[in-house]
Amino acid sequence: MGDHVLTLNAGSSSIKFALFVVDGEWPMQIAHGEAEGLGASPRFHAQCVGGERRDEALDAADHVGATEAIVAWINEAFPHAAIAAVGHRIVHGGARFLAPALIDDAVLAYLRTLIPLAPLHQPHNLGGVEAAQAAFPGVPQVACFDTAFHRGHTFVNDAYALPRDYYRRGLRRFGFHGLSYEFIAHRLREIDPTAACGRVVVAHLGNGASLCAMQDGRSVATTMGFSALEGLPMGTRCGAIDPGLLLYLLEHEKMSVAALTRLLYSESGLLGLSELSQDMRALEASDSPQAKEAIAYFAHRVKMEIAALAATMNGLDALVFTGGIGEHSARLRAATLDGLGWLGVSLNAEANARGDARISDFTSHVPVYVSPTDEEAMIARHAMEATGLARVAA
Ligand SMILES: Nc1ncnc2c1ncn2[C@@H]1O[C@H](COP(=O)(O)OP(=O)(O)O)[C@@H](O)[C@H]1O
Ligand SMILES: CC(=O)OP(=O)(O)O
Ligand SMILES: [Mg+2]
Repeated sequence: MGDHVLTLNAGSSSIKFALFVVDGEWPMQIAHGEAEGLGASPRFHAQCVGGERRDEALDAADHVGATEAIVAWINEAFPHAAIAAVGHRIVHGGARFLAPALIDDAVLAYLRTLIPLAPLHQPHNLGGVEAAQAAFPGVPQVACFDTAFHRGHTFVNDAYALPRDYYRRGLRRFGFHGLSYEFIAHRLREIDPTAACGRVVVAHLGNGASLCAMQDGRSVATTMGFSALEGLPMGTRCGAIDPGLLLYLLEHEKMSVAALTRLLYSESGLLGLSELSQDMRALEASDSPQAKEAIAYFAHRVKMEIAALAATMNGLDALVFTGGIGEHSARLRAATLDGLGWLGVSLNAEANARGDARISDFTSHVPVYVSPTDEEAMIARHAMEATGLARVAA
């Protein structure tokens, strides 16, 4: 039996991967990389722990070609690695999956029915599964869901105020970024065990962005809903919007469903507001008033939702920033927390500018942390557990 676990995390234009050796409770990462810019100018990056970074143009037209390139690199860099399981980030598990699952034809068929609910992610996630099945015949493939961590919410946090039958049919809030939140829940137990048992808001601010309210390490509410469009504005997604506006566009401007989908998923958010870029680094480097306004808008919405989630839990014991923006943008963190003193949050400007692990000052009732997330480690751990590798290692 092999003792390596490969993880694949496929996004709309990229596939992140990591290779782990089974080693006790948490797997040990020995390499990671990414095929990015798929569909435009594909590039391939990969690095073994402590080794040289490979960075080159990638001759692959799509996600399948990119997965083949990833497998070829692994075979070249680790000719003796025996892959015992492949773990996949699958963004939508629907109402059926409360936990990671071994993938078979029936599971795959169900997950395909969820493609319309996550069109930017789900087709690529499932494409990654098919490519990995072809590359590693007979090796167990494990689906690890973004939605699973949020199952078990109360009715008021799960339902839309539609006739109840819609809820019964599964038209409800699901929430996403669960693998990231689950990792942060584990991490917080090490950073601040007292807060980890309390009421915590975690801000996963990346290209996709959401917040999670956690009590005793479990999700009790989140800003994303039925699809990964709800809640905060994102790189190219609009976030919460008046459904009346959508009806107006469909009915009076005769916008097609395809054009509306493109508008909401790909042309809005930071990109739409700034008329410049979806990338926070580009916005921060720009003097354009629209770029500044897009940043201010994003911070404003994050701040509003932090307060809303704190209200859901009747208070707040800690706040954690993660994701590319949450981890790296001191400016965004400061703008978000500005004025939240009434909630017991007080920022230490120097610690924030340095990007310290704790950025609140000592008078702050609510500690504020910055932590990298690691969806890949969470996927690998789930893959180990689902295939019995974790018990072998223990
Ligand atoms: N140093 C930085 N300062 C500001 N923003 C950053 C920095 N590094 C990364 N980001 C932003 O993080 C976002 C990507 O986050 P990430 O979590 O990597 O995205 P994804 O959802 O694709 O995994 C981009 O908007 C990027 O500009
Ligand atoms: C669900 C989601 O938005 O994921 P990502 O942040 O990877 O786009
Ligand atoms: Mg992400």
